Amino acid sequence: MTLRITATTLVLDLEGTTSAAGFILGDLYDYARPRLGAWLDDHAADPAIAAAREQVVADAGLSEDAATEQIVAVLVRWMADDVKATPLKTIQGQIWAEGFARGEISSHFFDDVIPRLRAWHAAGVRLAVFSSGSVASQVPWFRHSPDGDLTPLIVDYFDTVSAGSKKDPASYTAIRTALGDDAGSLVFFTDHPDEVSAAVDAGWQVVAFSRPGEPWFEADFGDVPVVASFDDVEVVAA
Ligand SMILES: CSCCC(=O)C(=O)COP(=O)(O)O
Ligand SMILES: [Mg+2]
Repeated sequence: MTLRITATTLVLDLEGTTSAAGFILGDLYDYARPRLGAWLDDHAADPAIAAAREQVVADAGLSEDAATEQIVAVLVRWMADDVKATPLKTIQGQIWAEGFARGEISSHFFDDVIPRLRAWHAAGVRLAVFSSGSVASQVPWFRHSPDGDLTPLIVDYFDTVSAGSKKDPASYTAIRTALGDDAGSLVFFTDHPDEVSAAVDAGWQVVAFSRPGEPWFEADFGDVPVVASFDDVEVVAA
């Protein structure tokens, strides 16, 4: 049975919802991993990279004069565990943005996603993104899709720097304020149970995605509707 949702704006999680975790943890992580050290050294004067480096040092309990190899070892460990640490996402995001611009990587979307995004956009539903991946990587992710440039479909992008943790209800309130919507007219699509809870606590509508093969398949999503595909949902513009 199709789930019918009325919303002004649909906010999208990426990994596990629009896109396969295996692709991100495979192709994208494989692209970033060997480039981490050189990126840190070559962009040491970039305030975002300097701040990310400091944060890694603090979070991992390294000494302030830690060598680049020590920082990289922490980042690689976090990547192996898919830790959604903001400094890791900042560094990865810059590396991926360059990879997308050079045509060396492109994005992945499940087959059911892009046709639905196009249809809902055409029907007047606003589309936005809230992902742990940095905005610097979200934009080229949508620009370099297998079905062409999807950025004209997206009104805004949010990450853990601009909005805050995806597990904190306050982040959803910050996004609601930025989008200028009522909480109840927003819907969040996500695969992560903690993100479901946080968005529900902020008063949002939520649809949980339980896709076979994804990390949170058949997790406990509480009382929200659970689907396996965008084809299971009809979003109607409020
Ligand atoms: C924009 S592509 C990279 C996405 C990424 O790094 C990530 O961690 C996605 O996690 P989420 O489930 O928050 O979309
Ligand atoms: Mg996700």
